[in-house]
Amino acid sequence: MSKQKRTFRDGRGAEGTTNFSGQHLLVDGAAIGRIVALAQSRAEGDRPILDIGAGKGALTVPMAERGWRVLAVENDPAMAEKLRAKLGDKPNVRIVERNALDMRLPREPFGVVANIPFAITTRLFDLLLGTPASSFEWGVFVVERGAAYRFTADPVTDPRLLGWRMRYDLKMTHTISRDSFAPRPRVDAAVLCATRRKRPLVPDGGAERFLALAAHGLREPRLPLFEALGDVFTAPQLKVLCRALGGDRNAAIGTLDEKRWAIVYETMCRYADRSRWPRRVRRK
Ligand SMILES: C[S@@+](CC[C@H](N)C(=O)[O-])C[C@H]1O[C@@H](n2cnc3c(N)ncnc32)[C@H](O)[C@@H]1O
Repeated sequence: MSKQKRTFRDGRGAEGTTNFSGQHLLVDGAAIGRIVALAQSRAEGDRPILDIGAGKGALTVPMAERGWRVLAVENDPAMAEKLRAKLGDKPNVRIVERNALDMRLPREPFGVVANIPFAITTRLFDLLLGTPASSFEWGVFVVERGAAYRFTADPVTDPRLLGWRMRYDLKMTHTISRDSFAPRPRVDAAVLCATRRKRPLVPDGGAERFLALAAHGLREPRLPLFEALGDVFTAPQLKVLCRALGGDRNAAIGTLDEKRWAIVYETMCRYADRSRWPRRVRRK
């Protein structure tokens, strides 16, 4: 079997061969410094910080040197071995050799600083930001630039994204050129910061119900409000809702921001008959 084929099948993505598991390592000291500085202002006391997809430790090492409690998650045994060798026996770092999507997240509040494999971005965000029970507090993420734009776009018309943003504030701080990585990815990257809102715009207990409402309402984002939600609210209830939203009933539902969606949700819980609440969406 050729080296390339072997790499593809065993998932190692070793240097110099096909890179299918997103092993684009950060090699630009200035870019790394800027990410760690963003984390510095968020790191609190002894709270754990996860480096998801730690690779050879471009981010884990400087964080470890600052004395932060780091959980370095890496599913490639070869990478994890290199990281172990580099770190020696630093008591403030634990290397977790496993798939980040299957791992048990800390119960205590935690942060994430990570240059994540682009291929798992959405699933990882869903795990961290989309799970109501998650103790995830803040994150500084290197993601594909396109994903950073999508995740921070206003207004938001993707129900899953909207669900994350009801609980977390998402901001893109800067872009990173593809030249800052080795091997070079096909696209540029960006840094996205996530911060848990002091108060979620929808209570955690209502997250699934909200997701069902958002998925239903946004099935066609160009629909006027009264039409998109016409089967959830009665005509008089829609009047109350439109007044609360301070807008016109013909406005496209896709133009609502997070605060207005919170009003839609509250109004549904308060006035709409339960039999008309959209059914919960099954999680993938
Ligand atoms: C983009 S690289 C970042 C490496 C390092 N943090 C850096 O910035 O140089 C992503 C890393 O995540 C690892 N990885 C890919 N999928 C993973 C998964 N599901 N769970 C944990 N690690 C994963 C890859 O092996 C790779 O080392």
